[in-house]
Amino acid sequence: MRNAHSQESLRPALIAAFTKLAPQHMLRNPVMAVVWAGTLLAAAATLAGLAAPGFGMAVTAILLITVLFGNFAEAVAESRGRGQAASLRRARQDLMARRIDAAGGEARVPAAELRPGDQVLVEAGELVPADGEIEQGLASINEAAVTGESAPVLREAGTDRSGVIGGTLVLSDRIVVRVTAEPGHSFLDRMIALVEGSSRQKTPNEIALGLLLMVMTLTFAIVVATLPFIGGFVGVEVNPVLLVALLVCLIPTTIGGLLPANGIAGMNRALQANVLAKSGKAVEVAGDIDVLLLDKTGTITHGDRQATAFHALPGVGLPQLREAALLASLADPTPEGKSVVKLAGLALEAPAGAQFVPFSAQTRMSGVDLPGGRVIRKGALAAMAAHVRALGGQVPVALEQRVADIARTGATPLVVSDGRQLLGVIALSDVVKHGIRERFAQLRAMGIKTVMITGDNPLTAAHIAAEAGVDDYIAEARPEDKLARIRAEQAEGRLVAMVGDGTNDAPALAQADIGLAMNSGTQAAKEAGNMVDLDSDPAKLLAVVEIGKQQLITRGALTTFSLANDVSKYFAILPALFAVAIPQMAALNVMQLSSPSSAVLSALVFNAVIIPLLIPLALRGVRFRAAGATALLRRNMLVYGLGGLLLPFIAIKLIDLLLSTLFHL
Ligand SMILES: Nc1ncnc2c1ncn2[C@@H]1O[C@H](COP(=O)(O)OP(=O)(O)OP(=O)(O)O)[C@@H](O)[C@H]1O
Ligand SMILES: [K+]
Ligand SMILES: [Mg+2]
Repeated sequence: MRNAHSQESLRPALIAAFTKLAPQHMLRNPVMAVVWAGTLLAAAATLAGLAAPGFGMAVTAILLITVLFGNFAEAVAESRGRGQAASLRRARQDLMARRIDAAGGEARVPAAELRPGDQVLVEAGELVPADGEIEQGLASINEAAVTGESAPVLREAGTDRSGVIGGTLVLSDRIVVRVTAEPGHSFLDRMIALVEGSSRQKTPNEIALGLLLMVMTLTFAIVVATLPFIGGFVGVEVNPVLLVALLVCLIPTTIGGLLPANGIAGMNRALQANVLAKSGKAVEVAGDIDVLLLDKTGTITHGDRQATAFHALPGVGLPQLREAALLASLADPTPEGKSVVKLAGLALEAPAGAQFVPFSAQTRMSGVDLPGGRVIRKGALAAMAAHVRALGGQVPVALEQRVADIARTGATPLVVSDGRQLLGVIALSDVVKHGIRERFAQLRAMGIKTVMITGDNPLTAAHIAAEAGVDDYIAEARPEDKLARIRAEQAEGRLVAMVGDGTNDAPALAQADIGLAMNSGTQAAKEAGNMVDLDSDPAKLLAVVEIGKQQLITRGALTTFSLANDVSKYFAILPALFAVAIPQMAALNVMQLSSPSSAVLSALVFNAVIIPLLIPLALRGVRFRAAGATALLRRNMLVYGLGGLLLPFIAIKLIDLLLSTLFHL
């Protein structure tokens, strides 16, 4: 999307600004609804001759423009999303699929007819017809159509990188994909609906602020409504058009007009970072994250663990270890298993009747049962020790030492057994991702604690944790341990993010406040999380946190600014209200505006034009630096609070000068 994203023309947004004047739309935004009602009231009062015609018409026009500006801001934000949605959609139009039928034959069907569970064949040069998971084979795939990134990625059956997206191009080889999404309900379809706003829900933070703005608006409405009575006591008749003008200046129209645009922009910014968020709430929660949990393999490291050496125990021949390791790996589809086969370098077929035992994160072992009762296993030391002891074997001290030596280098030791005899260790090497240390340092600067949680042994974990620079680590963790750790952090009131790609990460991804699944990951992981990173980059969480923080900070800045400049407008307009009847009010006329009508009109003009002027800020967000929340808050209060107080004085004075010279007000 980064590349496909184009600058939309503003015409549709201008038209939408008018269609959004419909009452059912306006009522969703109480602040602007009051301005809209004020417009009609001012028009009626002018027609009824309650105000000077020229002045009344001018006020009415400026109020209408204020409402239109608010609508325009929202429409611009929506049109940006629509542009992105359109480029996503283009990627998945009119695809044909090669569906495999029960008899093993193949039929060409439109992709729209595919159902979950269908198997499709995709070969080099063809587009993947639907979201799914590779069942057989491996392929390099160009995902540029959805991610904007044209470097090919490798996807493979039986790994944590088996997920494929509809609309992406297979560059090499041939894969069988099991379709996982109903037509029109793929993750991207849901995302398109979200960015188009059709299913956008306000975030809790947005709802709370909206409520506050409504209460303020109501309070000011009551205050302004009582003014005629107070005026009555002192013998001043207050013009209804002036009252409407005063009310509109007092209520928080700037933030009221920009809040919807700001809300939509948050989701769109996430999408621009190639992150599909299932809700705007998820994006904002990301801004408050305290703890980040990451798995090790494939997240902190490249995840392509390769067997690099066999270490036979004293009294065991190297060929014996190599043969057992190979037999235990012949049917192991994981990168680890395949690399063992490669390293063994033996031409050996699996004997007839062999029963393969696949690897699971629960057992931390894999292997084979051969006819005649021969049981060969490979796996983590703790699991293998328990396995061998259960068969009546023993765990030699030399093994533990060898395992520790390998682990201390950051490699993963896989222990191999044949029956109840332990033969030796395979060393699996993995590489920590480049630049990940700097990313963790940045997260720390934002006050986020990083915890690596891995199924690997404590020594390997400690080494990788130190190399990657995480704050804490948990080793020998099973999926339920990941879940338990998240629950424990949450019970202490912390907001937890989790990054993962495997099916065994799914429960944790679902439990975490932010579950960021890798797009390359399994469908289960992607379904469980509330965000998917199209680039499959675990460090992307950093960008997500930034977007979330920026979203909250921008909203705060706009609110501060809006409230501050309402105070200033009040001082511009109040003297005008009473100037004629109570000459002493002139003392309040600090701004020395040329006339009461010019003062009112200048304040209203400023009140209106500030909305479109701030649209870029509402959409792009205030500049963000990695710093503690308090420092940022203090800085923003100063810039947007003080700025919000001072700017109107200068701007209104200038507008007043302009109006008085042009129209001799
Ligand atoms: N194919 C395999 N066959 C046998 N044992 C394996 C295999 N793959 C991994 N193991 C062992 O199981 C342990 C746990 O693996 P698992 O994939 O759950 O965790 P991990 O990949 O090390 O950590 P992470 O949770 O960070 O991905 C590994 O540390 C290794 O000792
Ligand atoms: K206002
Ligand atoms: Mg793993």
